[in-house]
Amino acid sequence: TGSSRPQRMLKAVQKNATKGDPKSVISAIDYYCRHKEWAMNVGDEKGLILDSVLTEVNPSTALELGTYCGYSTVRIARLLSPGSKLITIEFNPAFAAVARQIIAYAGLQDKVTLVEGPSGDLIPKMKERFGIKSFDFVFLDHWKDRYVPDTKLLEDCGLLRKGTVLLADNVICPGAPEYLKYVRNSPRYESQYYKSNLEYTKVEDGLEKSVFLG
Ligand SMILES: CCCNc1ncnc2c1ncn2[C@@H]1O[C@H](/C=C/CNC(=O)c2cc(-c3ccc(F)cc3)cc(O)c2O)[C@@H](O)[C@H]1O
Ligand SMILES: [Mg+2]
Repeated sequence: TGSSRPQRMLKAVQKNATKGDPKSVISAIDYYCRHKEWAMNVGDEKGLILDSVLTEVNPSTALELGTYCGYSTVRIARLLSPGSKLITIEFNPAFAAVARQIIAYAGLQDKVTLVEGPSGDLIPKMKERFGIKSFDFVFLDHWKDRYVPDTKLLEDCGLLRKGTVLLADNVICPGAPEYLKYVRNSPRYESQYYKSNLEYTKVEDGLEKSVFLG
């Protein structure tokens, strides 16, 4: 059988990026997905919004739901201060295997813990397994109908604190309507929409930033 899209993306990184240089890994993936083969990375346009929110929050502990090939994992980890940690959850072993290699190629493996399995099972284990008290930042980019249940699970597990920032991808395309209703109508969140475009296209999409008020 032939290669998969994630495997071809990894090849593009190994061919065009410089080992240990996260910026070149990000550019290699963006170039490949814009000019060769589209893939569902947050991308360069929404990536700039992710970067600016991250720089503002400067999280010590960050969580990503839905690693896929590790593009946003690299974008987040490259901006973390020394000693800060990113935990990223991915339940597809083939995607996780590619992501590990892309994260390592960027030289960010010491800042990232990739945990394989479904978020619903792993979120309740964050405290006991990784000594997490609470997360400062959460990036939601997994199955869109899982944004609400996993946000509620994070609340119930006491993993959000006053000021925790949730940033959700794709709230317009493919869309996460229940999630927007949830965070925008809840008195426990202060939400803000960042209008942008679907990765590598002119289609509208955006990120929703929601601050947990405790
Ligand atoms: C048990 C399921 C919920 N828990 C989960 N726990 C751990 N990992 C999970 C996961 N759900 C999904 N994943 C993983 O996240 C990733 C899934 C992401 C889903 N994303 C999208 O569907 C998506 C889709 C588009 C898209 C937009 C327009 C279009 F025409 C086609 C696609 C754009 C995006 O930016 C997207 O993020 C995969 O790697 C999957 O294996
Ligand atoms: Mg996405």
